[in-house]
Parts: sequence; C-alpha cells; structure tokens
Amino acid sequence: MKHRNNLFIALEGIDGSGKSTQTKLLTEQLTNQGHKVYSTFEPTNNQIGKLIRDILKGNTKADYRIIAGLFVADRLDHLLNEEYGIVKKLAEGYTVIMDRYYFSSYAYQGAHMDIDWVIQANAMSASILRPDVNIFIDVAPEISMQRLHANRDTIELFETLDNLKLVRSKYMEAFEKLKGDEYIYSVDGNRTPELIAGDIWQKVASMLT
Ligand SMILES: Nc1ncnc2c1ncn2[C@@H]1O[C@H](COP(=O)(O)OP(=O)(O)O)[C@@H](O)[C@H]1O
Ligand SMILES: Cc1cn([C@H]2C[C@H](O)[C@@H](COP(=O)(O)OP(=O)(O)O)O2)c(=O)[nH]c1=O
Repeated sequence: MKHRNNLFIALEGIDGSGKSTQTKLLTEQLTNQGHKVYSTFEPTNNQIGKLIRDILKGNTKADYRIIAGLFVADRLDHLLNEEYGIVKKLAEGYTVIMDRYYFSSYAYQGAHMDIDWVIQANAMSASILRPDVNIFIDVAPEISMQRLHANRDTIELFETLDNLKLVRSKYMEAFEKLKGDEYIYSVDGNRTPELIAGDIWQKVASMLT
C-alpha cells in the first residue's frame, strides 16, 4: 500500500449508497487535517457529462453502447483537461476524491453488455490513473431505494430495485476480476453516516504519510 501525502480516492456504490454524503464528510476530515482537497464526481458537469445526464433523465435517447462510450470520453476529459483535469490537480498536491470512477462503468454498463468489453474500453483511463483506493460503500439495494424515494423527486434511468441488485452483483464481479490490479476497500453502508465515515477515515488515514 502506498503512503503518500496526497491520495487519489474513488468512492463507489449503487445509487443512494451515500457516496455524496461520504465525499462531503471525508473532504471535511481531510481539510481539518490540513490537506488540500479537490472533490469531484462523474458523470461530470462538463459538456459530455451534461449530455450523459440528459440521456439518464430520459430526455435524449441513446443506445447503451453509445452511453458506455460517452462515459469513457467524459472520464478522459475529467482526467486530462488542462484546466480542471485530475492529473493536474494531483500534480498540484491535492488529494482528489472522486464520487464514481471507472468501476461505475464496469458495474452499470456491465449490467447491459459484456463487462470485459467495458473494462477494455476504460483501459486508457486505468493506465493514466488508478485510484490509490476504491472505497465501495456496500448498501442493500432495498435500503438505497428507500433512501432515494424518501429524498428525491425524480428517479433516473438506472434507479429501479432490480437494476440496483444487478448493478451490485456486477460491482462484485468486477472486484473479483480486478482484485490483482486494484485496491478495493469495502465498507458496510447500512449504518449511520458517522459510523461509515469513521471506517473510511481510518482507512484513508492509514494510507497517508
Ligand atoms: N448512512 C446513511 N443512512 C441513512 N441515510 C443516508 C445515509 N447516507 C446518506 N443518506 C441519505 O440518503 C440519500 C442518498 O445519499 P447520497 O449521499 O446522495 O447517496 P449517493 O451519492 O450514493 O447517491 C440522501 O438523502 C442522504 O441524506
Ligand atoms: C460514472 C458512471 C455513472 N453511471 C450512472 C450511475 C448513476 O445511476 C448515474 C448518475 O450518477 P450519480 O449522479 O452519481 O447518481 P447517484 O448520486 O444517484 O449515485 O450515472 C453509469 O452508468 N456509469 C458510469 O460510468
């Protein structure tokens, strides 16, 4: 395991698993400890990410293979953009927290097509930047659906119980396939935000110099 002053951390999980909540708590914790933090998310709010969100809302129709390709393109821009790219942010000494990265594609696009194809399609991103740790917030699909319905007006394309169950199983399949290449830390997300944040902080702190 790497011990560094600034890390590249990816948070993963099904919809409603608490990634945004934990990104916020981890950002606060790291900032309090004096780290420079850049927290960001995929799909992005940039041009390709906006097109993806439009498709997810059902406003624009696109074949699932095109959606997979758009996520690849959005991710490469997110890494390489000269203004806001993550490669640049890491070089500037920021710890980068990503709310979703390529494991989201393996799980969500892998639910609709050959997972090995999705992994291949993302090989360039993986060769540019692998997270120091992929943190998987593991929540029962039934619980995350309850959270989404309690807190949201709109439910997106992938947010049905059957799909969340399928996506969770695809995360597991991808973790198993890539366990030799990737560092994966799974945390029980069926608890209070504070308990989950405590486990995540312990893990991250143990990786920092
Ligand atoms: N551990 C938790 N227990 C109960 N509710 C939670 C927990 N974590 C987040 N929530 C709530 O569930 C909803 C989804 O959480 P969010 O952090 O937005 O998840 P994600 O980013 O993974 O979709 C939000 O309304 C949030 O306040
Ligand atoms: C990054 C990524 C997200 N997605 C999907 C997962 C989500 O359903 C949707 C939007 O992501 P997000 O805004 O993170 O939703 P949530 O906060 O509910 O988790 O995009 C993919 O299908 N593939 C990807 O590579």
